[in-house]
Parts: sequence; structure tokens; C-alpha cells
Amino acid sequence: MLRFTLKTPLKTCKRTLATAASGTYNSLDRATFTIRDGPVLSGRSFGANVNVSGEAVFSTALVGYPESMTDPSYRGQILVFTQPLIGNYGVPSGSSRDEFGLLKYFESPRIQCSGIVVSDVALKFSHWTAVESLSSWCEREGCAAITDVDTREIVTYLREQGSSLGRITVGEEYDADQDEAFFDPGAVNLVQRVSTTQPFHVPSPGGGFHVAVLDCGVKENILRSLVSRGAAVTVFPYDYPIQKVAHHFDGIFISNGPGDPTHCLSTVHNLRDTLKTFDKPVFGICLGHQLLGLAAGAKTVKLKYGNRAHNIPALDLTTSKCHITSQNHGYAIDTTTLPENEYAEYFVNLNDGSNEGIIHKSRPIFSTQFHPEAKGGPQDSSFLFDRYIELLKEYKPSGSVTAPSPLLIDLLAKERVVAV
Ligand SMILES: NC(=O)CC[C@H](N)C(=O)O
Repeated sequence: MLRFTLKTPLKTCKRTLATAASGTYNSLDRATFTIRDGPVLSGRSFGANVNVSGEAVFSTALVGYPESMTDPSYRGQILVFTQPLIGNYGVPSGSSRDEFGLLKYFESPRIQCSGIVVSDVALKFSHWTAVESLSSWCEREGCAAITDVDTREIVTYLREQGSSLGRITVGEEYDADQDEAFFDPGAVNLVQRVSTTQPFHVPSPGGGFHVAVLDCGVKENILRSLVSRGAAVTVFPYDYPIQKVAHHFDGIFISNGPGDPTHCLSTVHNLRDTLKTFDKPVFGICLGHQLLGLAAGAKTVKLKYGNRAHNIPALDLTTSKCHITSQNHGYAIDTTTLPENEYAEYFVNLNDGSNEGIIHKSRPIFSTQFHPEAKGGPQDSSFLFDRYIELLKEYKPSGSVTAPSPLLIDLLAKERVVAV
């Protein structure tokens, strides 16, 4: 007979009563999840004692809640998980760093979404990396969290009605008069809230390349994907006039980030200016892809309810190979507006036909709507980072020195400098 011994004992969050073992949450405060002009669901609060509102979005990913919740692209959103049981492997340490000095488990130093909605929170957790429960993490970080609601009803509604605003209210009953209290993250520039406020530098051991990263809310694993492959990065605020320094670098990278890309018109302007003369490799991911598209002259559209999952098929139109990809976006490039003389569609989404990438017809410039850094997985498309590194090599003049000078780099911060 097979016998399991748990190496890590099951731990229990502090508010658990005996009833939690039988799957009820009577020990938790009452809470309400409300969709504007939509369903109102009663549940139990297991996070911070705060009322929040924002865009209600759903993710069908089965794993990766710590990574998703710390991904700056989720800023201003209430994340509904379709995976019914969330929290069972707890939360890893937010201060652990890897060999590059980057956050080992989180995608940024804090929880970025405003709230989370789950069907069945696991009040007991077990994992060798876990240091606390999902509940205590949410409580400590000020993230609202509601459980014991039917997430199938929410997702059915969002898929039919499209993107909607939602609210989590703790303790009190829903009050229809508060409708004006719904915060619409699409109406504001969220990138300025998550971008570093000063340039910072992450060296790469043995790195022969130096890439300028435009930080619109960059994930740690994007930086790791670059520095682990030999490209040191200097990360600039999203609206930094990159055209003034681009010639010092071997390539430019444009990061992911929250909200509507048309709020970042200064970045679009700077990129357009840079691309007039910068003839080295450029790579963009998600918001970075959309900003590259806008700089190229294309337009972006808001999708009905977006794509958030870890198993979305994207077809590479240059090879006819399909890759399973990780995604988190609500906007997309309208390929009918892409200037055909310069750019071609690179990848297309096999579920809904939306654009998943663009590629320049004669220059080393490409971008993807999906996430090749994929944290959480799958890592099928990580080869795009290898391709970018190959391009950096190909376009680096032989004998050229990686700049700016080490002296200037020493003066820069070593990690992102966040607005308080
Ligand atoms: N992950 C991202 O970079 C998201 C891009 C953009 N905010 C969108 O929702 O489409």
C-alpha cells in the first residue's frame, strides 16, 4: 500500500475555526461582490477589511495566483479565479531573491490587483516555499478577498455582457445608491503608478549585451529572462525620453503594464522618434507590444472580456507552428490598421482570431501580445528571448563596447524605485 507522508505539514490560516475543515466559512466576515448593473453575490471576506472597486476580470489559469496578483498589469482590477480551489499551496516569501538580485517568487514587490474573488479559498495550505496563507497575505497587503461565491455565475455574466466594473464590500450590505462609487481603471493612467520613478540597473554575469528597458510595469521574470541570457538591463521610467540614450544600448525592450495603452502617448511619441534612427533590435511584450503597434501607426481596441489564462493557442504565421501561451490582457492591436508596408502580423490567437504579435518586414523589431516569460507557465514560447539575444548579437558592431560606462551604471539604483 502506498503511504504519503507530508514533508511540509498542513498549516492553517489564523481565522480558521473547526468549521473550515468541513468547507464552511462561518468564522469569516460577510462580504458582497457586486457587478455594476449585474449580479450581486454574497460571500465571506478572507482578506483586508476594505471596500474596493475596479474592472472585474477573470483568469482561467489553474496555478500561479502569487505571480498573477503581483503582476503590475493587474493594477486596478478585481481578479476572479475560475479555478475553484485557490490558496492551497499558500504564498511564498516576497523578499527571497535569486542570483541576479531579482524577486524569486513575486513579479513585483506588492499585490497589485485591488481584490480577488474565489469560489473556495483553501484555509489550509501546504508547500515547501509557503511562508503564509493567502488570507494573511491579502490582509497584510490591503487586498480585498471574497470567497464562497459562485464564480461560474460571474464568468458567465462577464462573457455575455463583456468587461464590467465590480466591487467588493466587506461587512455591509450592497447599497444600490453607491453605483457612482465604481472605479473605472480604464479612465486613468495606471502605468505611472507602477513604473519605476528612476532608472535602475541589473547586471548580467558574463553579459555581452546591454538592453534599455522601458518600464510600464515590468514583471521580474521578464528582467530575469533577459539577464539570465547575458543581457544586462538598464530600466527606465515609461515616459523617459529614450531617444536621447538609445544609441548607448544594444537593444530596446518595452514591457508589459496595466490599463489602456492610449494613456501612454508620451511613450508612443518617444518610441516613434527613437525608431526613426535606432537600427538595433526592439522587442515588446503585451502592453509593450501594443505601444509598439501604436508607434507604428496602428490602432488598439478593447476586447469584449480579454484573455487571461495559461493555455491559449497562438499560431506563429512565419512557421505555421502553434504555441500554448500565457496571457493577461484586455486590449489588442487591430491588425487592419497595421501599416502593411512595414509590419506583418506575427502570431494570431487560435481561439478568438485576435492579434498576438507583429514583426517588422526588414528590421529586427517584433513584439508579442502573449507572455513568453510565462510566469506562471507554460514556457513554450521562451525561445523568443533566445531569438532576441541572437538578434542583439547579430546587430552588435564587432568590437563595440557595452555602454553606458560602468561609472555611470554604478550611480544607478539596483532595483525598481516605486512611487509611494
Ligand atoms: N499584461 C499586459 O501588459 C496587459 C496590457 C494591457 N494593459 C491590456 O490589458 O491589454
